[in-house]
Amino acid sequence: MGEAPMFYVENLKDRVSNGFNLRFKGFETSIDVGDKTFVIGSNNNDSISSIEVQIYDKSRGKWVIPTVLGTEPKRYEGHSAILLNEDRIMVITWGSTPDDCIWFLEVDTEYVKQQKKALGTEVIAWSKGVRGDAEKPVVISGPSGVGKGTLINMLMKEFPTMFGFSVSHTTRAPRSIEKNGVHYHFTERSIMEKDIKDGKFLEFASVHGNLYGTSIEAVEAVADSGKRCILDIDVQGAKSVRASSLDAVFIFISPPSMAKLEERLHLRGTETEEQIQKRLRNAKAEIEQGKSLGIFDHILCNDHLEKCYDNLKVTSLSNSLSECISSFTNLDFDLVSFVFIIETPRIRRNYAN
Ligand SMILES: Nc1nc2c(ncn2[C@@H]2O[C@H](COP(=O)(O)OP(=O)(O)O)[C@@H](O)[C@H]2O)c(=O)[nH]1
Ligand SMILES: Nc1ncnc2c1ncn2[C@@H]1O[C@H](COP(=O)(O)OP(=O)(O)O)[C@@H](O)[C@H]1O
Repeated sequence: MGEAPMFYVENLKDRVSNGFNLRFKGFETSIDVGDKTFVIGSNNNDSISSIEVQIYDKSRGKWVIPTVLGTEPKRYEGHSAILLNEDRIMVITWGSTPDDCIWFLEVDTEYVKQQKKALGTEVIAWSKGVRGDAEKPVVISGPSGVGKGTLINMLMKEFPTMFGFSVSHTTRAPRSIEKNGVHYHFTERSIMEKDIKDGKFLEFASVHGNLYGTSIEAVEAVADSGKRCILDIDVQGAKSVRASSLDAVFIFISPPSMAKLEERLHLRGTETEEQIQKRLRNAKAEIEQGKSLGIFDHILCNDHLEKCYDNLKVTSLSNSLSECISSFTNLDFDLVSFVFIIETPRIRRNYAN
């Protein structure tokens, strides 16, 4: 099994003549990205310590302490680090469990660039790597009443250890059978708007007069459990996710006819007549967009439920781990030990747009 090379910071210390004292007392590595050097180290004297990052800006000859986003590795005894794709550093921590030893430090990704702009500081973002066969998230969209929830429930029931549902936030009122934290996180509009402003949401949209959104935490909770994330989001949300760096499978569920859709909404009986009519009006635009925008990898007609479910299984289970692994093939060290590691899926809305 190969191990990632260790980079020592001693040379950097020698190079620095402005008298800045590196705060690290334990392990240190340094990695150059453009005109910046990222020094990753432990920040106290304990044998098991937490991680800290300082940046040396070579063009300005200055040290910077960045704003840290995401969950950082907590307790570890040392680490190795290697640059991937010129925009993120893979950190392998020592003395951690196999499930907790791979971390990604984003230093120059689109997300980090946006956050730098928004916050006006240097920014780094941590995310945890996932071991195992977690694969691409599955985004499922379609008009209200088409059967998305029914199909997702079937998938989760048949494959409980494989799929995990991304629990969205919404400002709409709960239906009688819906549980807070299970079907949705039901929330106040003002709170959700503030959380969106604070960058806690990967995507959000106004649907049928209410606000809906996927929080970063919801997706990372599924990824951290080693499961494949299923997102039930509208076409606008799917468009945002498609424009992000998240590599997902996009599936649109269409009804056999508008009459059947209306019948299903009436039979479900969870909305008033007025709400049903609003959903049907919106459905027309959604179906048109779903079929024409080129967002979706698969469009499945939910006429006969079992048949549609079989098609859903084929489309959502077919993408293989090898596609995910291919992104690591540009590494110049022994890949064998990393073939079952993929990055925590993060999806982020491009706030600049
Ligand atoms: N963009 C976005 N849409 C969501 C999210 N959660 C749910 N939706 C969509 O909001 C719409 C309304 O959902 P809901 O109120 O549960 O009604 P239903 O579709 O009739 O079951 C559906 O199209 C969902 O796919 C989310 O987090 N983001
Ligand atoms: N293929 C189907 N044939 C008939 N009824 C269906 C089919 N798929 C789903 N339904 C029913 O249609 C209603 C709406 O389904 P639901 O899963 O709540 O839709 P969505 O989540 O897309 O709003 C439910 O009462 C469900 O039992």
